[in-house]
Amino acid sequence: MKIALIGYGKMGKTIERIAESRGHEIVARIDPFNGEDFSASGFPKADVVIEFTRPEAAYDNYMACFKHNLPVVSGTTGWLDKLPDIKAHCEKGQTFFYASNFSVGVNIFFELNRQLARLMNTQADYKVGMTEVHHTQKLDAPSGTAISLAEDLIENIDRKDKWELDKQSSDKAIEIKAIREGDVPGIHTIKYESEVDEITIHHSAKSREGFALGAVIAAEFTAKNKGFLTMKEMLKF
Ligand SMILES: NC(=O)C1=CN([C@@H]2O[C@H](COP(=O)(O)OP(=O)(O)OC[C@H]3O[C@@H](n4cnc5c(N)ncnc54)[C@H](OP(=O)(O)O)[C@@H]3O)[C@@H](O)[C@H]2O)C=CC1
Ligand SMILES: O=C(O)C1=N[C@H](C(=O)O)C[C@H](O)C1
Repeated sequence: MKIALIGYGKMGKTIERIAESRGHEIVARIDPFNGEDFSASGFPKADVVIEFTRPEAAYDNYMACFKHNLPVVSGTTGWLDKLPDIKAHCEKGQTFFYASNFSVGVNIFFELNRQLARLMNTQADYKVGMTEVHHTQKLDAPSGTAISLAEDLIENIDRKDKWELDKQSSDKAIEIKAIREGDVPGIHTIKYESEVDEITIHHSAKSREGFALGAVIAAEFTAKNKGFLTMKEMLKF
Protein backbone atom coordinates (compact mmCIF):
# COMPACT_ATOMS: atom_id res chain seq x y z
CA MET A 1 0.00 0.00 0.00
CA LYS A 2 0.92 3.68 -0.44
CA ILE A 3 0.78 5.17 3.08
CA ALA A 4 0.78 8.88 3.95
CA LEU A 5 1.89 9.69 7.51
CA ILE A 6 0.45 12.70 9.31
CA GLY A 7 2.63 13.18 12.36
CA TYR A 8 6.30 12.19 12.12
CA GLY A 9 7.16 11.93 15.77
CA LYS A 10 7.75 8.92 18.03
CA MET A 11 4.82 6.97 16.58
CA GLY A 12 5.19 8.21 13.00
CA LYS A 13 8.81 7.08 12.79
CA THR A 14 8.05 3.70 14.39
CA ILE A 15 5.14 3.16 12.00
CA GLU A 16 7.34 4.11 9.02
CA ARG A 17 9.86 1.42 9.92
CA ILE A 18 7.27 -1.29 10.48
CA ALA A 19 5.25 -0.36 7.37
CA GLU A 20 8.33 -0.50 5.13
CA SER A 21 9.34 -3.82 6.67
CA ARG A 22 5.93 -5.14 5.57
CA GLY A 23 6.52 -3.94 1.98
CA HIS A 24 4.49 -0.72 2.07
CA GLU A 25 5.62 2.62 0.58
CA ILE A 26 5.54 5.85 2.60
CA VAL A 27 4.46 8.54 0.11
CA ALA A 28 4.24 11.55 2.51
CA ARG A 29 5.49 12.49 5.98
CA ILE A 30 3.36 15.49 6.92
CA ASP A 31 4.68 17.24 10.01
CA PRO A 32 5.97 20.69 11.09
CA PHE A 33 9.05 18.76 12.24
CA ASN A 34 10.13 18.09 8.64
CA GLY A 35 8.22 20.88 6.89
CA GLU A 36 5.91 18.69 4.79
CA ASP A 37 2.24 19.70 4.55
CA PHE A 38 -0.86 18.54 2.65
CA SER A 39 0.65 19.87 -0.60
CA ALA A 40 3.10 16.99 -0.41
CA SER A 41 2.93 15.36 -3.85
CA GLY A 42 2.43 11.89 -2.44
CA PHE A 43 -0.49 12.76 -0.16
CA PRO A 44 -3.33 12.60 -2.72
CA LYS A 45 -1.89 9.37 -4.21
CA ALA A 46 -1.97 7.52 -0.87
CA ASP A 47 -4.16 4.46 -0.39
CA VAL A 48 -4.47 5.23 3.34
CA VAL A 49 -3.38 7.88 5.85
CA ILE A 50 -2.00 7.00 9.28
CA GLU A 51 -2.35 9.93 11.68
CA PHE A 52 -0.62 10.25 15.06
CA THR A 53 -0.28 13.93 16.04
CA ARG A 54 -1.73 15.97 18.89
CA PRO A 55 -5.23 16.27 20.39
CA GLU A 56 -5.75 19.79 19.04
CA ALA A 57 -4.57 18.92 15.52
CA ALA A 58 -6.37 15.66 14.83
CA TYR A 59 -9.82 16.80 13.68
CA ASP A 60 -8.53 19.26 11.04
CA ASN A 61 -6.16 16.57 9.79
CA TYR A 62 -9.08 14.19 9.34
CA MET A 63 -11.05 16.82 7.41
CA ALA A 64 -8.06 17.36 5.07
CA CYS A 65 -8.01 13.60 4.39
CA PHE A 66 -11.76 13.38 3.84
CA LYS A 67 -11.51 16.17 1.21
CA HIS A 68 -9.46 13.66 -0.84
CA ASN A 69 -11.70 10.72 0.22
CA LEU A 70 -8.63 9.12 1.83
CA PRO A 71 -9.24 6.40 4.47
CA VAL A 72 -7.78 7.42 7.83
CA VAL A 73 -6.22 5.28 10.56
CA SER A 74 -5.72 7.44 13.64
CA GLY A 75 -4.33 6.78 17.09
CA THR A 76 -4.21 10.37 18.26
CA THR A 77 -6.02 10.65 21.61
CA GLY A 78 -7.77 13.51 23.40
CA TRP A 79 -10.20 14.60 20.65
CA LEU A 80 -13.20 12.28 21.22
CA ASP A 81 -15.59 15.21 21.75
CA LYS A 82 -15.57 15.36 17.92
CA LEU A 83 -16.31 11.63 17.51
CA PRO A 84 -20.02 12.04 16.59
CA ASP A 85 -19.01 14.30 13.68
CA ILE A 86 -16.44 11.77 12.47
CA LYS A 87 -19.03 8.98 12.61
CA ALA A 88 -21.42 11.19 10.60
CA HIS A 89 -18.73 11.56 7.89
CA CYS A 90 -18.43 7.75 7.85
CA GLU A 91 -22.18 7.41 7.36
CA LYS A 92 -21.71 9.59 4.25
CA GLY A 93 -19.04 7.30 2.80
CA GLN A 94 -15.73 8.09 4.53
CA THR A 95 -13.56 5.39 6.16
CA PHE A 96 -12.05 6.03 9.59
CA PHE A 97 -10.31 3.54 11.87
CA TYR A 98 -9.75 4.77 15.44
CA ALA A 99 -8.22 3.04 18.43
CA SER A 100 -7.14 4.58 21.73
CA ASN A 101 -4.62 1.75 21.70
CA PHE A 102 -3.66 -0.30 18.64
CA SER A 103 -1.68 -2.98 20.45
CA VAL A 104 -3.17 -6.47 20.35
CA GLY A 105 -2.07 -6.99 23.97
CA VAL A 106 -4.00 -3.96 25.19
CA ASN A 107 -7.09 -5.04 23.27
CA ILE A 108 -6.91 -8.42 24.98
CA PHE A 109 -6.53 -6.46 28.23
CA PHE A 110 -9.66 -4.45 27.31
CA GLU A 111 -11.62 -7.71 27.01
CA LEU A 112 -10.16 -9.02 30.32
CA ASN A 113 -11.20 -5.75 31.97
CA ARG A 114 -14.77 -6.09 30.69
CA GLN A 115 -15.07 -9.72 31.85
CA LEU A 116 -13.62 -9.00 35.32
CA ALA A 117 -15.89 -5.94 35.70
CA ARG A 118 -18.95 -8.10 35.00
CA LEU A 119 -17.82 -10.52 37.75
CA MET A 120 -17.17 -7.66 40.21
CA ASN A 121 -20.53 -5.98 39.57
CA THR A 122 -22.09 -8.10 42.34
CA GLN A 123 -19.12 -7.66 44.71
CA ALA A 124 -19.83 -4.29 46.36
CA ASP A 125 -17.18 -4.95 49.05
CA TYR A 126 -14.50 -4.12 46.44
CA LYS A 127 -13.46 -0.56 45.59
CA VAL A 128 -12.06 -0.14 42.05
CA GLY A 129 -9.41 2.33 40.88
CA MET A 130 -6.92 2.75 38.04
CA THR A 131 -3.40 4.01 37.46
CA GLU A 132 -1.77 4.88 34.11
CA VAL A 133 1.92 5.71 33.67
CA HIS A 134 3.41 7.35 30.54
CA HIS A 135 6.48 9.26 29.39
CA THR A 136 6.92 12.89 30.37
CA GLN A 137 6.26 14.13 26.79
CA LYS A 138 2.63 12.98 26.82
CA LEU A 139 0.32 15.99 26.41
CA ASP A 140 -3.01 14.52 27.48
CA ALA A 141 -4.14 12.98 30.78
CA PRO A 142 -5.62 10.57 31.48
CA SER A 143 -4.51 8.44 28.56
CA GLY A 144 -7.01 7.47 25.90
CA THR A 145 -6.43 3.86 26.91
CA ALA A 146 -7.31 4.63 30.53
CA ILE A 147 -10.50 6.40 29.42
CA SER A 148 -11.48 3.35 27.34
CA LEU A 149 -10.85 1.09 30.35
CA ALA A 150 -12.82 3.38 32.69
CA GLU A 151 -15.76 3.61 30.28
CA ASP A 152 -15.94 -0.20 30.20
CA LEU A 153 -15.89 -0.29 34.02
CA ILE A 154 -18.78 2.22 34.13
CA GLU A 155 -20.69 0.19 31.54
CA ASN A 156 -20.38 -3.05 33.56
CA ILE A 157 -20.37 -1.94 37.20
CA ASP A 158 -23.72 -0.47 38.26
CA ARG A 159 -22.27 1.33 41.31
CA LYS A 160 -20.00 3.45 39.09
CA ASP A 161 -21.19 6.29 36.81
CA LYS A 162 -18.14 8.46 35.99
CA TRP A 163 -14.36 8.66 36.07
CA GLU A 164 -12.24 11.45 37.59
CA LEU A 165 -8.60 12.39 37.08
CA ASP A 166 -6.39 12.14 40.19
CA LYS A 167 -9.34 12.39 42.61
CA GLN A 168 -12.52 10.60 43.73
CA SER A 169 -15.24 13.05 44.71
CA SER A 170 -17.87 10.37 45.33
CA ASP A 171 -18.27 6.60 45.71
CA LYS A 172 -19.79 6.54 42.22
CA ALA A 173 -16.57 7.87 40.67
CA ILE A 174 -13.60 5.83 39.45
CA GLU A 175 -10.27 7.56 40.15
CA ILE A 176 -7.72 7.44 37.33
CA LYS A 177 -4.26 8.28 38.68
CA ALA A 178 -2.06 9.61 35.83
CA ILE A 179 1.70 9.46 36.39
CA ARG A 180 4.30 10.92 33.99
CA GLU A 181 7.76 9.36 34.27
CA GLY A 182 10.82 9.13 32.00
CA ASP A 183 10.15 7.46 28.63
CA VAL A 184 7.55 4.94 29.83
CA PRO A 185 5.69 3.68 26.71
CA GLY A 186 2.47 2.92 28.60
CA ILE A 187 1.42 1.07 31.78
CA HIS A 188 -2.21 0.53 32.83
CA THR A 189 -3.25 -1.07 36.14
CA ILE A 190 -6.76 -1.72 37.50
CA LYS A 191 -7.10 -2.63 41.16
CA TYR A 192 -10.09 -3.97 43.08
CA GLU A 193 -9.56 -3.70 46.85
CA SER A 194 -11.61 -5.03 49.76
CA GLU A 195 -10.96 -5.17 53.50
CA VAL A 196 -9.49 -8.64 53.09
CA ASP A 197 -7.72 -8.72 49.69
CA GLU A 198 -6.80 -7.07 46.38
CA ILE A 199 -7.31 -8.18 42.77
CA THR A 200 -5.11 -6.40 40.17
CA ILE A 201 -4.86 -6.63 36.39
CA HIS A 202 -1.97 -4.95 34.62
CA HIS A 203 -0.65 -4.23 31.10
CA SER A 204 2.80 -2.84 30.46
CA ALA A 205 4.07 -1.94 26.98
CA LYS A 206 7.81 -2.65 26.55
CA SER A 207 8.09 -0.23 23.60
CA ARG A 208 5.95 1.49 20.95
CA GLU A 209 6.34 -1.50 18.58
CA GLY A 210 2.99 -3.04 19.54
CA PHE A 211 1.09 0.20 19.01
CA ALA A 212 2.76 0.78 15.63
CA LEU A 213 2.32 -2.79 14.36
CA GLY A 214 -1.37 -2.66 15.26
CA ALA A 215 -1.77 0.63 13.38
CA VAL A 216 -0.13 -0.78 10.23
CA ILE A 217 -2.32 -3.92 10.37
CA ALA A 218 -5.33 -1.61 10.79
CA ALA A 219 -4.23 0.28 7.65
CA GLU A 220 -4.11 -3.05 5.77
CA PHE A 221 -7.60 -3.82 7.16
CA THR A 222 -9.00 -0.57 5.69
CA ALA A 223 -8.13 -1.86 2.19
CA LYS A 224 -10.98 -4.39 2.51
CA ASN A 225 -13.35 -2.61 4.92
CA LYS A 226 -15.22 0.69 4.89
CA GLY A 227 -16.97 3.04 7.31
CA PHE A 228 -16.16 3.58 11.01
CA LEU A 229 -13.79 0.78 11.97
CA THR A 230 -12.46 -0.35 15.37
CA MET A 231 -10.12 -3.01 16.79
CA LYS A 232 -13.14 -5.14 17.77
CA GLU A 233 -14.03 -5.65 14.07
CA MET A 234 -10.38 -6.28 13.13
CA LEU A 235 -9.63 -8.71 15.98
CA LYS A 236 -13.11 -10.26 15.80
CA PHE A 237 -13.55 -10.01 19.60
N1 LIG B 1 -3.63 4.70 19.75
C1 LIG B 1 -2.41 4.26 20.05
O1 LIG B 1 -2.11 3.04 19.99
C2 LIG B 1 -1.37 5.25 20.45
C3 LIG B 1 -1.69 6.58 20.48
N2 LIG B 1 -0.74 7.52 20.73
C4 LIG B 1 -1.18 8.91 20.61
O2 LIG B 1 -0.64 9.42 19.39
C5 LIG B 1 -0.36 10.81 19.51
C6 LIG B 1 1.08 11.07 19.09
O3 LIG B 1 1.93 10.36 19.95
P1 LIG B 1 3.53 10.47 19.70
O4 LIG B 1 3.87 10.05 18.33
O5 LIG B 1 4.17 9.79 20.85
O6 LIG B 1 3.75 12.04 19.84
P2 LIG B 1 4.94 12.92 19.23
O7 LIG B 1 4.82 14.27 19.85
O8 LIG B 1 6.22 12.17 19.31
O9 LIG B 1 4.57 13.03 17.67
C7 LIG B 1 3.53 13.85 17.20
C8 LIG B 1 4.04 14.57 15.95
O10 LIG B 1 2.94 15.23 15.33
C9 LIG B 1 3.40 16.53 14.95
N3 LIG B 1 2.27 17.42 14.75
C10 LIG B 1 1.71 18.28 15.62
N4 LIG B 1 0.68 18.91 15.04
C11 LIG B 1 0.62 18.44 13.76
C12 LIG B 1 -0.24 18.70 12.66
N5 LIG B 1 -1.23 19.61 12.72
N6 LIG B 1 -0.03 18.03 11.50
C13 LIG B 1 0.99 17.15 11.40
N7 LIG B 1 1.83 16.85 12.42
C14 LIG B 1 1.63 17.50 13.58
C15 LIG B 1 4.30 16.92 16.09
O11 LIG B 1 5.10 18.01 15.71
P3 LIG B 1 5.50 19.06 16.87
O12 LIG B 1 6.29 18.28 17.90
O13 LIG B 1 6.32 20.10 16.12
O14 LIG B 1 4.21 19.59 17.41
C16 LIG B 1 5.07 15.63 16.30
O15 LIG B 1 6.18 15.55 15.42
C17 LIG B 1 -0.73 11.18 20.95
O16 LIG B 1 -2.05 11.66 20.96
C18 LIG B 1 -0.71 9.83 21.68
O17 LIG B 1 -1.62 9.78 22.78
C19 LIG B 1 0.57 7.20 20.99
C20 LIG B 1 0.93 5.87 21.00
C21 LIG B 1 -0.02 4.79 20.75
O1 LIG C 1 0.98 9.02 24.33
C1 LIG C 1 1.36 7.80 24.32
O2 LIG C 1 2.55 7.42 24.29
C2 LIG C 1 0.29 6.78 24.31
N1 LIG C 1 -0.94 7.19 24.17
C3 LIG C 1 -2.07 6.34 24.01
C4 LIG C 1 -3.11 6.67 25.06
O3 LIG C 1 -3.29 7.89 25.32
O4 LIG C 1 -3.72 5.71 25.56
C5 LIG C 1 -1.72 4.87 23.87
C6 LIG C 1 -0.51 4.42 24.63
O5 LIG C 1 -0.84 4.25 25.99
C7 LIG C 1 0.65 5.34 24.44
